[in-house]
Amino acid sequence: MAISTERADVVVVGAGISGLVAATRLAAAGHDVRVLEARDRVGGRTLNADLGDGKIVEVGGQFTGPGQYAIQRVAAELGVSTFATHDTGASLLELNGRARRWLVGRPWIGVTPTVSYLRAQRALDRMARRVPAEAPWLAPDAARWDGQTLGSWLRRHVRSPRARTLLTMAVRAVWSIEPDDVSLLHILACISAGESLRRLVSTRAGAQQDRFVGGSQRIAELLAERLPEPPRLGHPVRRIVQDGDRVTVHADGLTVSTHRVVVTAPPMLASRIDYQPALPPGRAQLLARTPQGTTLKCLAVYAEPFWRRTGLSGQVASDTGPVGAAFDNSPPDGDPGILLGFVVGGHARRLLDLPPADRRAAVLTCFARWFGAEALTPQRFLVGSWSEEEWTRGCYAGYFTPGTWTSHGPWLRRPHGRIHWAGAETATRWIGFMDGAVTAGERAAGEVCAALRAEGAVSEVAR
Ligand SMILES: Cc1cc2nc3c(=O)[nH]c(=O)nc-3n(C[C@H](O)[C@H](O)[C@H](O)COP(=O)(O)OP(=O)(O)OC[C@H]3O[C@@H](n4cnc5c(N)ncnc54)[C@H](O)[C@@H]3O)c2cc1C
Repeated sequence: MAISTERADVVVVGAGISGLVAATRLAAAGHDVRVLEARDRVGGRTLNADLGDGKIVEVGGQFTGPGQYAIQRVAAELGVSTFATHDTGASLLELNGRARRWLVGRPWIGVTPTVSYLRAQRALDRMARRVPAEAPWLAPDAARWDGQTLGSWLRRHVRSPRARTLLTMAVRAVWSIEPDDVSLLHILACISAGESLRRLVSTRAGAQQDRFVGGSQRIAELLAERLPEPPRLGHPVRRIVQDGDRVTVHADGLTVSTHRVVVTAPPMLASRIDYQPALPPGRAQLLARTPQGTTLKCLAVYAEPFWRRTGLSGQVASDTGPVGAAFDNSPPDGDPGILLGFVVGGHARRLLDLPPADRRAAVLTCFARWFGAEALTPQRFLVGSWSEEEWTRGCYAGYFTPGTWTSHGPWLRRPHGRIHWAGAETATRWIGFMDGAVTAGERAAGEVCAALRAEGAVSEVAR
């Protein structure tokens, strides 16, 4: 492939929400910015699937809710409004293959288990209030909490097996991981950054309350349209070489010489770039110890939302699986009817071993168990299998294994020479969410502007 060479003030690696927010802020400050994106589209972990007739459905990140001021501010600036997630009717709670109607937010699983669940939720929220989300390693009990998994804490402190099951289901739904995968301190940092566990798991008054009209990828597309230089698509960055006062970014088919770089790829992918000089051991180990969750986001499209006829909301929480959480994901006018099933954590790892036809059958069997045989014959069936996406490799986000925050946390946002770090995983509010992607992009853009000002670097535009 022929390699062309360009010059720019700043290179942003990745055209997800974080990279595009960083780039628009840098461009607004007068800097000449190049965004290099591996995929042939913008949006990263946000993706709209076109259903025809002007209708779309979201295959990646989609929900927003109270307290997510940054993504809602950016969306409003771009003219993207929100609408309420369908939340009318009874929801289902399925335990051990038995589904019953329940009031979401009131975990009625018997008196003792309910009390036990609520006590554990309150205890986690109380502990989270002592964790500064911008520096979890400074929490008074950081070493103790980072030295155990959430799973070991649940076994020690939640006596009721049913309550533990419900908490495990919540962890799978919110982080797409199993409680034994993750540091307790990481979960507390995420709760602290997301206000409370109740807020994280809830639809009404919670993180799943609203969706973006036209889909969340629209936000990325509109940000990209605002850039003076459109993102360069299909240019994966392979190597970043710092040499004196310049940095050379080597992508497939394109090399850019620049002053500063912002890397927004999730940790697993940021670790695959070859950095010269090499990353300091602390930063390299941080990246190596940050795996990503496992989710298959499955969407079944029907002529109408038939489950509403029998008074069901379409929302389900299940320990039986493989779908662990379901939603009515129809457009605002309910046409077509769309069921969304999240296959997450261990269930997702097992489903990934099956061929596509078996995955589809397993998911539709869940829908039929809950909503009747009509669910077996959708007009369309779509799957976002994010662990199989070369340029994502798992979702919703990177998470920290035990010991990582306390050993390597301070490296998370510390620049490596002229390289700055953004992406939803580096956020201090709503870690791993679209909201976090925005604030991380803005923070990195601020760092770069300050550095360029301090150096008195002359814009390439001005030359
Ligand atoms: C199925 C799913 C459901 C989710 N649900 C929600 C939700 O309901 N609400 C919510 O707020 N969040 C949700 N999220 C998370 C949310 O989508 C992400 O936090 C957010 O979109 C991350 O944005 P980002 O810019 O930080 O990273 P990304 O979107 O991952 O962008 C990084 C970009 O870098 C590119 N890239 C990677 N490596 C290279 C390289 N070497 N060279 C060039 N480019 C590279 C990638 O292609 C990508 O475009 C969900 C995510 C998924 C996948």
